[in-house]
Amino acid sequence: MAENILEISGLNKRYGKIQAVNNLELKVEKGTVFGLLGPNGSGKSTTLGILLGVVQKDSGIYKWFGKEPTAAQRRNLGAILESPTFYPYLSGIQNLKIVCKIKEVPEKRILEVLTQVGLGNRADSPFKSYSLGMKQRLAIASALLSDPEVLILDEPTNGLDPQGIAEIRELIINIAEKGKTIILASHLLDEVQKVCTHFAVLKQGEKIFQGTVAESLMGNEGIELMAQDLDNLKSVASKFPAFVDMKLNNLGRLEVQLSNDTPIHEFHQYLIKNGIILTHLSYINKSLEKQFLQLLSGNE
Ligand SMILES: Nc1ncnc2c1ncn2[C@@H]1O[C@H](COP(=O)(O)OP(=O)(O)OP(=O)(O)O)[C@@H](O)[C@H]1O
Repeated sequence: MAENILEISGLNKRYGKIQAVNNLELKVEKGTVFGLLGPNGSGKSTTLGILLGVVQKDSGIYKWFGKEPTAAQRRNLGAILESPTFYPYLSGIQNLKIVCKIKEVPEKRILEVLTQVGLGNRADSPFKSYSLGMKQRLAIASALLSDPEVLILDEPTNGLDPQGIAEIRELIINIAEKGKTIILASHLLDEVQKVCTHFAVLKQGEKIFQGTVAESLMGNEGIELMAQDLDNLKSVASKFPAFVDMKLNNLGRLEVQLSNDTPIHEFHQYLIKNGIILTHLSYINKSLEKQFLQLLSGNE
């Protein structure tokens, strides 16, 4: 059975009238990239703050590595909760030396972590000369200095340009491949879909869904077809017994919906039997976005 790196049970936090975290139950397995997904104000940062011991919970329990939280254990968690502050006139290396002193970790890992985040060749440049993406990568390097088992990131791509976003996402995947567990809060579905293996959806502090990204994307919402004789394809497809609906999409391809659980090969065989030669056939995959919006709207 997979080992749980984090278990949360009945966690609550209230700010005045706002229930920021509402009876939260969550388990995070070792080695996963776990996305905490939810719109602004859904309680992601508060939850991470509690888990890192910087926000006081009202009630409930959480266990890191199967044990009640302790300060020593938190050293095994590398976290970036807010935009990190580094000294602008000091280089990447010099800034990380300061972090090493604060965290009481040896300086020997500095070059290793800078290389890991792709800053090896900019290690001696002043922090102020870094792009936003490089600054965020330095923050990740800083969190990796103590070689923590878990990396916790709150909105890691906020404010970055598309290239910076792609670089950070690739870096997160690389770090996960090296065996670390990553917990990432994001309001971006796209981010969770591209980076995470597992995710939970929060709404007003409450968990309304938890599952794997792969399973959530499984299944299809129809098929996209193209044939040289499109009119004939339309006419034949509409007579298939399990046919439900069809429409032309913006690529000029025919999107066909069949009744649930219809094996696609049966439909394909039927088309061939009726003289249709397809030049294109693909599944229309479920998008996490559609499901996320459905989840959020269905839990008013
Ligand atoms: N220190 C605080 N004092 C009062 N209310 C707070 C405080 N921190 C958070 N809240 C409120 O708690 C709720 C959850 O906020 P939180 O920051 O955890 O959500 P979030 O999902 O991380 O959203 P965002 O991405 O906008 O930070 C919000 O309604 C927020 O206004």
